[in-house]
Amino acid sequence: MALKDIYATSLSLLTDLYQLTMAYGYWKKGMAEQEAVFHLYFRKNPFQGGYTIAAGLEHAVQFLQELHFTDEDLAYIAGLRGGQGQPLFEQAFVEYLREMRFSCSVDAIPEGTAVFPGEPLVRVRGPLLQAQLVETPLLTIVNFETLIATKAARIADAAKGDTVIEFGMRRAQGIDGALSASRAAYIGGAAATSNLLAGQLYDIPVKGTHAHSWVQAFDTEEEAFLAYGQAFPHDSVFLVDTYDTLEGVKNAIKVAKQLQPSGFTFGGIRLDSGDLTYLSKEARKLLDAAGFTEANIVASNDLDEHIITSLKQEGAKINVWGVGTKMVTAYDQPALGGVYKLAAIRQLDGAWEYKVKLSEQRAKTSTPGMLQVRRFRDGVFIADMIYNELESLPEHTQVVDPLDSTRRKSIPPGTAFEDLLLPVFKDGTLIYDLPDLLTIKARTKAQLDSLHESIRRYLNPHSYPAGLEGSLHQYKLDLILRLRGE
Ligand SMILES: Nc1ncnc2c1ncn2[C@@H]1O[C@H](COP(=O)(O)OP(=O)(O)OP(=O)(O)O)[C@@H](O)[C@H]1O
Ligand SMILES: O=P(O)(O)OC[C@H]1O[C@H](OP(=O)(O)OP(=O)(O)O)[C@H](O)[C@@H]1O
Ligand SMILES: O=C(O)c1cccnc1
Repeated sequence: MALKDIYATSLSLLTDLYQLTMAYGYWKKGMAEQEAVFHLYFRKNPFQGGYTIAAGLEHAVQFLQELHFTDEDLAYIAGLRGGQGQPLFEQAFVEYLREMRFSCSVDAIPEGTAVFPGEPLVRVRGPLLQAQLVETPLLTIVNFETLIATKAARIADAAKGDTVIEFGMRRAQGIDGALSASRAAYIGGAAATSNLLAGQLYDIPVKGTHAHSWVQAFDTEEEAFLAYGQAFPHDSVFLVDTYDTLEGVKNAIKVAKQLQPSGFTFGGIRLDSGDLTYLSKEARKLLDAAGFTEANIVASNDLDEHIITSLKQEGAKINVWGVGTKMVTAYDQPALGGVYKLAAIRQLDGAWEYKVKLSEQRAKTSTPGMLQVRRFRDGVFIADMIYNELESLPEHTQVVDPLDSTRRKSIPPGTAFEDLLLPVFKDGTLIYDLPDLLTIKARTKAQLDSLHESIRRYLNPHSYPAGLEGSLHQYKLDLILRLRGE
């Protein structure tokens, strides 16, 4: 199997054992085909931020399309042993799995959409066994890609329109960690990646400079720049900090001037250590004085949104940002806590029974129903309302903060809105036209432009009003009280 096909192959065993033991249990109980609704959502924006950028849907779709158990998978499952060395599963169940094809209906929020705590990013409706089975892989895909897209959006926002290049592969969490991070980073706002395989697979522009080893391999820095400039006469960027940064800038200028008569165009320099504000200001002066006013100053070295913001405030003359480790590993928050919860089950008489998972922590109590998210806008986004599609909406639209029901927002009649979850699979058939990556990237940008800047700031961002539709809030409250016997 080529790595590039990883999501488009059978990954049915890419799940937790307990999904399969529950599947077996449902099958034995005759509940396998009972219709159920699950939601994938997170409870808190990452990075103590005010928003999250949804990503991962394309890989989730590829995964679901290929969901079937191969002969090899089934042989492995049949060989699993439980207590006293007995087969864990009956052969008849293995045969059931052999025939199983994904037949759920899936609705999801498109990649590149700004999303908020409690909102279902993905909704799966279909046979209980299948809808449960896909919990873990859907979370694996959506949690990581959403996390990285969000981190990249924050970093690109800090760069304020400057080019951001993702340099993270060497520090990524393994091979797919690198690949899917490159794609998510591009969605979030990186303009290019250094990762060639991501470039090939996802059609992301690839860019780069050279390493310190290039300079070390020559007797002098000047010879190194000259050789690189001769090999790449257009837009070469020289890494100037191998020995002495400002001497490096002078050597870069000297070589650029030397090569100019042969048609060389100077891309600029890269700074990778030291005080990036001071060095970039000095480098800019030297470059400008030599007439290279268009030469870029690229900076790298453990950058993130906070350092970039600080460098900009200090007046650094950097216009291209190479960001690796902290972007692709989501360094300050290594996981998005997305969860996947059962919200409704259809009874034999056809009626839906709503389900919640209770928790001592209010924030961890799930929301029942078949949920949709309605986003109201008045120029900028003003509120998101999570509502139950299976019930009719009251005339008066109210959004209730699920953590503090005294906080309510009334939406005036006639306010423009859109429903965010779109149909992706209908009874197992893909009906969604997957947008290309550029479209997704543009969506991220447009979404961020529609968020008030108080929601985008890094320190104590304003909390965007994303809550429950009034009658759903009341229903949930009543259900909780009933389950607690109050
Ligand atoms: N003017 C500045 N203001 C704020 N942060 C800066 C400034 N200049 C550099 N930084 C950041 O400070 C950190 C400096 O780290 P460190 O001391 O390890 O770098 P260095 O010693 O200059 O380089 P290296 O160890 O990589 O050779 C980096 O994250 C860098 O991006
Ligand atoms: O700092 P990041 O955001 O991860 O960006 C990628 C880093 O990778 C390269 O150097 P590497 O870290 O391999 O070596 P260095 O620290 O000696 O420069 C490059 O010079 C960047 O510093
Ligand atoms: O091209 C670069 O400059 C580069 C690529 C990967 C990591 N650091 C820098």
